Formats: sequence, structure tokens, C-alpha cells
Amino acid sequence: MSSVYVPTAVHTGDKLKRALKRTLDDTPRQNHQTTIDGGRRMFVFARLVAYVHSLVPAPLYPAFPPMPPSSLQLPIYLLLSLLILAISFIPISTLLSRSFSRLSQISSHLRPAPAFPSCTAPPLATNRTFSTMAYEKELHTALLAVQRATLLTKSVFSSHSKGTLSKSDSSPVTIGDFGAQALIIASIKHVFPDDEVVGEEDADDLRSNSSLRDLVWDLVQSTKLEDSDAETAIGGPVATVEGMLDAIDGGRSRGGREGRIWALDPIDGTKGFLRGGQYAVCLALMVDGIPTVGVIGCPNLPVDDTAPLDSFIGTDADDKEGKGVLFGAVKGEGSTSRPLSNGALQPPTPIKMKPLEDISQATFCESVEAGHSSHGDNAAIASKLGITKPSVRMDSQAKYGSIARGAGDLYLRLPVSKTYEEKIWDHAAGVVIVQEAGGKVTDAWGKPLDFGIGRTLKENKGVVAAPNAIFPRVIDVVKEVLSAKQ
Ligand SMILES: Nc1ncnc2c1ncn2[C@@H]1O[C@H](COP(=O)(O)O)[C@@H](OP(=O)(O)O)[C@H]1O
Ligand SMILES: [Mg+2]
Repeated sequence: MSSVYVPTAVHTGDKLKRALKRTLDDTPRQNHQTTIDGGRRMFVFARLVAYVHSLVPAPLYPAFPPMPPSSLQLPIYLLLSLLILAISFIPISTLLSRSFSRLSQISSHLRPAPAFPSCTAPPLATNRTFSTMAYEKELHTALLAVQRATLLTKSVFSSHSKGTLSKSDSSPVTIGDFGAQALIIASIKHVFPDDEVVGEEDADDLRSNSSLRDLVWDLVQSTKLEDSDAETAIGGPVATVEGMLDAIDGGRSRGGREGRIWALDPIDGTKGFLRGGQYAVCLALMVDGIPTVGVIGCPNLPVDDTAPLDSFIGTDADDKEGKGVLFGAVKGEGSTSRPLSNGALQPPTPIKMKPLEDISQATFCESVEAGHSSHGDNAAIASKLGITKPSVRMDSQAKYGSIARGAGDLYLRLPVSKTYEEKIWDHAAGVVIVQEAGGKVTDAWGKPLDFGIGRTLKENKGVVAAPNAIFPRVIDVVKEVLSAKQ
């Protein structure tokens, strides 16, 4: 009767051996062999247990695992079992540890590989909240910081005196740029003290010009979110003038391919800002050189995404209702937009690029400034694509936000100058928002934008953004037009 257990145990050992062989087929040979040896020893162990069982009269242990009788066979059973266990302990533990390491190898292969250009997985973020969405704390902080900074820029936008200076590259900078950079970097440093920031501005002019510094300090001191929880979440007010200058200078990072680096454009489209047109406050977190979180505040875009793209262009009517949009995106988590507010964040709405079956029906966006993007080349591309609608000219990364929510379709930025290097803060946030809304962004030759080589995109020329489905056709035509000029 006891032999009933023998085939069962042998069968179990055999099954285990076959299962191991099958599942570990792609294990490197050496590990494979050792694991099979482990399986063999387990098989022997099973047979020995079965043998010991056979020494015990079957009727005395009807259930499995059997309990031995209290006769002479009991000590024999115990002794043999102990001996077998001791012999088997080493191979079993080896087998288990190999199986666990194999499992962790498999799970590490399942981790998604990051996109160009890094081949390493993003490191675990410091200060990161472990919630259902990756980079939730980073996104929340960036949304609030940008929203607060837009309050400051709006107050400068509606004032006649904007404290404008000309920078060394003769581009304009205003007290709004300095104030917004101070507020945003102070928020980032409060929540993520170890992170670096590549910011467009520095505090040199303010350190040498006390009246300008006082103007900026007044702005920074008087700007706060109306919701106290929101204000506290990003560190509250900047405490001192020196703290403000240090915050602005906190944007001097040289950038790079490693770690967490924020890219900040406190007022993108400064010329639009001065003209009363579109402008944007833009912030992105790059992890190992890859734009991962993107936030763009556009105080002059219509909240209604079906409104004509140029609804508020060329007006400086700050009192117009229904304007002010805050875009946000996290890599792999989608893009959203919400109305800008003066206090807590408004609820978000997911956004997607417009599905476009017929390219000729596309609306394309380009810079207002002909010195920033070649209007002639953009027009030649549009014409080759069969596009008949006129371009929508718009300053700033509001272009990225507009195509991401389907209010436009393409963004063409064909280079004017052979030597100009696009700045990472002019594109990082927009790239995440467009990608997460179903689009692709490359340079004009179809090369991925490389944000990991410093403060500029020096390996790239121009920028093209389009919905994934039509991107190949668009970039072919862009290359055709560029090649014809060579
Ligand atoms: N020659 C040039 N080619 C391309 N971009 C340029 C440029 N000169 C300046 N820019 C950048 O163009 C940005 C504005 O882009 P757009 O034309 O899309 O509004 C400017 O940002 P700022 O306004 O923050 O200085 C500036 O960084
Ligand atoms: Mg800019």
C-alpha cells in the first residue's frame, strides 16, 4: 500500500525537473547545468522520502504528509529524514537562490528602456512621492511654480513699464523674466534641493543695478498664490533680496546627460510679451538628458481649445475673459491642460493631437519673428505638403501647447542662421507635452533633439513637430527642402 506514494513522489520529481528544463531554456549554459543538477538532487530527495515512507505501514498514515507510527520505525524515519534533509539543504538553497536571481534578471529585462539618447534607466528620484503616477510630485511642484510665476508676468504684461534691458546677444529681458526665474527656482530648490537648474537668466545685471533690483524685488515680494496650501507647497515667499538673487543664479547649471536637471525659460517669447502677443512660462525636468516632465503656462491663450488659434494674438487686453492655459505632461503619463488660476490648480483635462487624415488640411504654426525661423522655408514645405491654409504665427512655446491640444497640427522651425544653437529651455517642456499628446519632435533633419549635451541643442538644427501618424511624410518633405538649399 505504501508504494502508492512512490510513483507520486517520483512523478513530482520528474515533473519539477522537466518544468525547470523548459523554463530555463535560455539560461546561460553554466547556470542551466547547475540548476538542472539542483533539480536532480531534489528528485533524489523525493525518492528517498518516498522510500522512508515505504518503511511505515500505510494504514497508519492515511493522509499526506503522513505521520509515522510510534513503533521502532519512528526513530529510523526521523534519523533518515534528518540525514536526507541535511544532504539536500545545500542543493535546494542553491536552486532557490538561482531561481530568484533568474526571476530578478527576467524582471530587469522587462523594465522599459528609456528613449534616445541615454541607455540607462532613470534613477529613482530623490524626494519622489511613491504614488500611482510617476513624477507626480515633480509635476505638481512645476505646475504650481509656473502658475505663481505667471501671476508675476501678468502684472508686468499689463504695466507700461516692463523694465526692459538688452542682453549681450541683443535679445530683450524684462523685470518679468528675472522675477519669474527667481520665484520658480526658489520653489524647485525648496522642494528638490539637490536638483540642478538650467535657467535662461542670471542675476549679474541686478547685482550691478540697484534700481532694477528693487523693481524685481517688489514684484517677487508681492506675488503669491491666493491658496495658502498651494503657496506653502512651493515654499512660500522668497525671504530676502539676497535669496532672490541667489535663486536667479541657481539657474547657472551647465546641463548634461546625468541626473535631474530642470530647464527653465521664465518668459519665452519675450518679444511677443513686449508686443502684447503670446508668451509662455516654461519649465521641464530632464532625467539623464531626457525631458521627462513638462509644464507651460500660457497666460494669453484661449481656454477654449476650439477658439481660433490667433484669438488673443496681437492684443494686450489683459481684461479679456477666458484666457490663460496651463499645460502639463509626464513622460509615459499623457498630457493635460487646465485653466490658469490665481490660487490652487484647476482640474486637468487630457489633451491629444488632432487625428489628421489629410495633410493638406493641416494648420501649421511658426514663429512671429522671421529671424527665429525661416518663413520662406516653412512656406515651401507647407506648399509641398499641399497645405493651403496660411500659417499661424505665434511667439513662444505656446505653439507646442497649441498643436498638442489639437488647435493646430504642425510646428515648423526651419533654421535661419547656420550658427545659431537652439536653447534647451526653448523646447524641453514643449517636447514632453507634444510627445505625450501623440506627436513626435525632431530637428529639421529628423534627428532626435539631444538635451544632454549642455545648455544648447548644439547637435541639432531647427525643429519639426507633428502628429505621429503624419510625421514621416512631413519630415521627408522638410529634408527635401533643406537638401535643395545645400
Ligand atoms: N536666431 C535665432 N534662431 C532661433 N531662435 C532664436 C534666435 N534668436 C533667438 N531665438 C530664440 O527664440 C525664442 C523665441 O522663440 P519664438 O520665435 O518661437 O517665440 C527666444 O526665446 P526668448 O524669447 O525666451 O528669448 C530665443 O531664445
Ligand atoms: Mg525662450
